This record gives sequence, structure tokens and C-alpha cells, in this order.
Amino acid sequence: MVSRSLGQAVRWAEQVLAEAGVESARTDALLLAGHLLGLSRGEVEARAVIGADEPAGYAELVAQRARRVPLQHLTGVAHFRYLSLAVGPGVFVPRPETEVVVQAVVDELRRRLAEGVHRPRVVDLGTGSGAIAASVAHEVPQARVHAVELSGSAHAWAAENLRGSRAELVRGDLRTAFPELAGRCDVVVSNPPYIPAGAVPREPEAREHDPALALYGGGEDGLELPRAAVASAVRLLRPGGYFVMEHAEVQAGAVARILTGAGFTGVTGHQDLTGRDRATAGRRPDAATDGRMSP
Ligand SMILES: C[S@@+](CC[C@H](N)C(=O)[O-])C[C@H]1O[C@@H](n2cnc3c(N)ncnc32)[C@H](O)[C@@H]1O
Repeated sequence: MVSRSLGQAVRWAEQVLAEAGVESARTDALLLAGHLLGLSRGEVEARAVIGADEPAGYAELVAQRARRVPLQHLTGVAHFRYLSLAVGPGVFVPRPETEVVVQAVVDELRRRLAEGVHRPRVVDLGTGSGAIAASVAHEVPQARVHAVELSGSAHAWAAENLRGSRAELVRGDLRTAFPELAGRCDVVVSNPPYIPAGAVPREPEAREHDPALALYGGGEDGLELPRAAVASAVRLLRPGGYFVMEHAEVQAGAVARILTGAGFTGVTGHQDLTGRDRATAGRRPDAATDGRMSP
């Protein structure tokens, strides 16, 4: 095979990926080269300018990406907020919209700390790679973080990502997890599966590589698992506790009604970075305003 320069190879890869429908073709072409060379995207561009060679294995990696294997499965890394998380087959690749959900959690925890709550307690329902739990543990080290995941393979990825973080990780069902924490949590957060059974993700990366257990929420509206997450939040939160959950844009109204129906107050939508309603939050009434609340 005729050898190519790095610059030529990256231009070829960009074209191949664009033809395969990859939206971020140039970025992916650079990141795949960077993965092989142990360089950042900017460093790859700089090396290309000075005429470095194409790294071994590049064409093969680009061919896999052209078959729409997720970039993160090929590099083994998903960048999420301040962390680089290990990901691969068997686990949901964390998405940028979930970073906004984490921000809502971090803001609430910092508020609690400012009010004098010593070590606020957070539960992440359906933790997947551990993205939310690991970020919260990293950004609010005073928080006590607990996470639950049903899938064995996702649980293994989460264990790797939460190693050394002091967060508690259990394998189990979000419907019943953490009975010992009932009424003792300051924040419950979830990015549950929420796609309706009949709807299929448009992007092949999600459709063919994210686990079905991570995508489909159950029921015609996809809201069976989100409803279960709300019920668990009611069970786990202390009076005045905060709940935030990600969902599809079209589900914003339904999720707000579910939260209101479950007794949450101050139910508020949160937008992702492109302005779409992708999360809803609410507060469990405090004991003074609701006699049914647990102590
Ligand atoms: C959409 S993914 C989100 C993963 C991660 N929280 C994130 O934001 O990247 C939903 C996760 O919930 C898990 N899950 C599905 N049903 C569950 C259940 N009944 N109990 C606990 N976890 C569940 C899936 O395996 C998957 O990891």
C-alpha cells in the first residue's frame, strides 16, 4: 500500500465519514488519528502541517466509524463534563444533554451546602456508565453519592468509572433500590430509558450500539420507567428534597404532569444547550406543607 501523510489520511477519512453520514466527520477523523497517536485533536492538526505519516491502523478504524460504530467505542472514552469515562459495548454512551441535568444537581447540592446541610445525599437511578454519579462525586466532594444499575455489563463499566470516587454503586432495579435510604435523600436524579417501544432512534450509533435496556422506557409512551423513577424519588427524598429527570422533548408536558400528580411542587423544565426541553425538576413538599410526608 502506498504510504500517505497524516494530512492526506485525515482528509481522506473526513470524506469517507461525511459520505457515511457522520455529521462531525472532520472532528472524528482527527480524534481517531489522535487516539492512535496519543495526541489531542489540535496536536494532530499541528503534526499534519509538518508532514507526519499516517499512523498504522488508521484506515481500519475509519472504516469502522464509517459503519457507524460510535466514536467513543473506538476510542474507549466519552468526555463528560470534567471527566473522561471508560465506555464500550454494553453501556449507554453519555450525551451532552445530560451534562445540563448534572448542572441542576450540582447547583442544588451547593445550595444545600450553603444552607448548612453537612453531607447532602444524592441517588442516581439507572447510572449506566456512572456518568452522572461520577460527575457529582467529582464536583461536589462533600456529597454522599449512591447509584443503581440493572444491567450487568453497564454495572461493570460504572464500577470502573466510579472506582476511587467513594460513590456507592449497587446492581439492582431502580424501582426498589436503596430501601435503607427511604426519606433520607436530598436529591434524586435520573436519566432513565424513555423511548416508546414503537420508536426507533434515527442515529445508527444509538440504534445499533446503545443497549436496548438503556433506550426503551416501556409502555406506548415510553414513560413506564420514568414513572417508576418518579415513584422511587417520592420514596427516597426527604421533605423539601429535589428531583430532576431527563426525558425526550415531546415528553416534557407529560413528565411535568406526572411530577405534579405525585405531589411535587415548583415543577420546572430545563433546556439543553440547543434550547430543547429535555429535563424536568420538582421539589417534594416539606413536612410543614404536607402532613403525609415521612419524617
Ligand atoms: C438512558 S441510560 C442512562 C445512563 C446514564 N445515567 C447516562 O445518563 O448516561 C438508562 C440506564 O438505565 C438502566 N436501566 C434500565 N432499566 C433499569 C431498571 N429497572 N433499574 C435500574 N437501571 C435500569 C439502563 O441499563 C441504562 O444504563
